[in-house]
Amino acid sequence: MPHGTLRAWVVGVVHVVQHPLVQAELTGLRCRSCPGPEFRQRLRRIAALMVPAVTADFETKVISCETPLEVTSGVEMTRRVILTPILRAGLGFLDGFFDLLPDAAIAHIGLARNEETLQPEPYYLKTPPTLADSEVIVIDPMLATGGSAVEAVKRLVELGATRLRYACLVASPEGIATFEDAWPEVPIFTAAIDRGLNDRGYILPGLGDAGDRLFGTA
Ligand SMILES: O=P(O)(O)OC[C@H]1O[C@H](OP(=O)(O)OP(=O)(O)O)[C@H](O)[C@@H]1O
Ligand SMILES: O=c1cc[nH]c(=O)[nH]1
Ligand SMILES: [Mg+2]
Repeated sequence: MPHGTLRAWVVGVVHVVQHPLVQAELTGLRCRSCPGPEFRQRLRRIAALMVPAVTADFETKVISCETPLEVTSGVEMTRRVILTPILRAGLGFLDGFFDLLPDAAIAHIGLARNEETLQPEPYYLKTPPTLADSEVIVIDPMLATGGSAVEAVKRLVELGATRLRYACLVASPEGIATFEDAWPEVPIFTAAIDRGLNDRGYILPGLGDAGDRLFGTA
């Protein structure tokens, strides 16, 4: 899948998945008239379309394979994958990743952004025991101030994760800068880099509150 690589203005690298199918789905999903069921389906399709870019450099090993006719060789993934949705909105990204990575284990991280301080408040954490040996992909549609993403990676690193990447749908320049400042070695994959944040920490033009649109809580 073709995707652009945009050098960020701080330290690391941000991969922007520019595939036309992703961009068209994203446009439909941004619209305020997009109803909940369609929003969820579009988000799921975008997530699946992003998987090849997010996993493009995963290590494989050569294995033997017996077809009905003869023995040949092929490959399998070297490491297990752990998908880590940041609750709640990260759940909207999970099924699309799961569709293409069905053997992945799941780590759940519950973080709710305080509407006044914009700081993430942790409320849940459950991870598989294999964090240290796995490819860990943190998923969340929205990278706004960056606080939630920074906190999620911090928790996972404290628990032993060493191979991490972060995938979102829409990122703000402020969120990218904050994340790269904290975790310069963790690559970011996104479908869009939007203009910036408003005074309530919402991404502009963005898509509104992803959790509320996914789960009908507005
Ligand atoms: O980059 P930040 O400024 O931290 O904001 C981004 C976070 O805000 C949203 O979640 P929210 O806290 O609203 O929780 P929800 O998914 O339950 O709605 C979103 O899904 C991110 O997790
Ligand atoms: O624009 C934003 C910012 C944070 N969380 C969202 O769901 N949307
Ligand atoms: Mg929300």
